[in-house]
Amino acid sequence: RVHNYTWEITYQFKSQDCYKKLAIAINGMTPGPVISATEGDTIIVNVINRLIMENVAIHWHGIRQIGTPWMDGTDSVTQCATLPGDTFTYQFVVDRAGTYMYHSHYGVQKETGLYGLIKVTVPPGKSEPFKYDDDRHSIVLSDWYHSSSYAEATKLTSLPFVWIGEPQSLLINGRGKYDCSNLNANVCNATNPECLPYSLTVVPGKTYRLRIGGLTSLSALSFQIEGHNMTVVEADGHYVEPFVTQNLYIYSGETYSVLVTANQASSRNYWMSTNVVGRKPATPPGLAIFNYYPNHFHKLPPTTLPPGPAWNDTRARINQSLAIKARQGFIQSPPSTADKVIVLLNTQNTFEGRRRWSLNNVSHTLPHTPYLIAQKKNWTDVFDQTPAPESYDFQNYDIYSVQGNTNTTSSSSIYRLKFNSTVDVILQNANTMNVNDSETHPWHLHGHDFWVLGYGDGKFNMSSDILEKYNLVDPIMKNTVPLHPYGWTALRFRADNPGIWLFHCHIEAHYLMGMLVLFESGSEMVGEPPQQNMGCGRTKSLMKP
Ligand SMILES: O=C1O[C@H]([C@@H](O)CO)C(O)=C1O
Repeated sequence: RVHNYTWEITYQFKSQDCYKKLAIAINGMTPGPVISATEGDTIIVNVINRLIMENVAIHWHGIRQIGTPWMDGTDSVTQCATLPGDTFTYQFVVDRAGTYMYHSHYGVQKETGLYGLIKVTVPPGKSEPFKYDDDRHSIVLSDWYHSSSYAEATKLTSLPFVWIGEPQSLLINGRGKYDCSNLNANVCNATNPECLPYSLTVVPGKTYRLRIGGLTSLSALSFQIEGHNMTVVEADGHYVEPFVTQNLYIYSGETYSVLVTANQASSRNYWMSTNVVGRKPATPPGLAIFNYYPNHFHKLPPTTLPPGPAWNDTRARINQSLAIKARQGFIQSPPSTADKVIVLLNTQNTFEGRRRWSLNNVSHTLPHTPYLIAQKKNWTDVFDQTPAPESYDFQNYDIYSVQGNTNTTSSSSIYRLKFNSTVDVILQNANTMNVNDSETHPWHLHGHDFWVLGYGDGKFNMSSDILEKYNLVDPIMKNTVPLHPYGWTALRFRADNPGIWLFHCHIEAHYLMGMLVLFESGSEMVGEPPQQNMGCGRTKSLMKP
């Protein structure tokens, strides 16, 4: 089946959390529509950019784009962003059942509401290893800033550098509640129906599959439903060996399916809530209503909101990360060894007066001409041809203290991987430029899934951690994984999808601050760049009149 969509991208004043703000919407909506399809279907989305001030590019996060690298939707990597007035037609196959997402990959548009979920169901005749009564509900978790995206992008990229700070609100399916009490009702109106809390209606006794997407620009979150257990069954399109939790930790770029049974007293409604973890919160929790039929769907629960987990309980979050394993019967075993190991030391630095993020002391700068086009055309001066550094002298690096990192450089260099080779990446965290501070970074890989081999505290130890901490038996496959404070995360993937692919921190501000690398492999097998991917930088020379 082919699903055809036409999306008009427009600016809209929205009161998602009662505060009126300029958002970016798809056909008037933020979050955008859920794309629902069946495994093997083709999705065609005509994206019409009706923003008068800025370009657009949309990334289909978790869709590997096998054989369709030109459709990955990444500005500066696979395409020139689409100009105001222009249309880009994305066409790709959703080749695997699961829960995915889409979002802008241009500027800080993710922060402005340009995102939604992709729900891919199993084809007829194929069964799933768990049962539920209902699969109609999806939940988009996001964070929300009141200041304009232009101001936010400027703060992060110009001098003086200004950190954007914590978001004003957390949204559940695009709805939150800011405290309007001291503000003019034209700006913030607590009775605006646009900010009524999202309400999910359940029938007592039934079991629901909730598909949840982490679409925050900054925050790591915990999600909970008052008085109810959640059984985690899917992560990033892969079946999880089921485990029960009351607090689902979810990092930007991750998707989960959980099963929830409406098995509590049915005479009332319950809170659904989300709160910031991993960073000291300055944002109130996001609220929604878990509505037991036939109670009114906007009747507030009689209870005060139970507190979420402590924001700084790193151990609980690591324990959840470790609990996510491939489901028995669905294990895709990883290759037993890697052909190449890349260690990426994650550091915060000052570079040319701005705060930046670096990998092995290189803070990435994207070229103006997309990599994949430059590579196809052999334009060797578009990006730095020196190979990106595969390691760092991290055995001598003190990850627990503020380091100067004064020899940081900025580069557009890439990692070239032998096609079909097996690659390990060890992400190593460190202290930021603030004392006693190490952050959580959700790392996302485009074009592939990876096996999550392990997590550990402190500095990675090549001789013992591989033997003692790697899980080669039932590792989950994912496309996004957290790197916990002062810890390491190891992953393995096969470079089997021809193209040039981003691997980056999914915190939008960190991406803008250089926290990304690129993996090239088999790009000689990629076809010629389509016209619609061109128009910027050197590609103008290729455009047909
Ligand atoms: O990149 C970041 O910069 C700030 C802070 O470190 C600047 O003081 C912060 O919280 C980040 O995540």
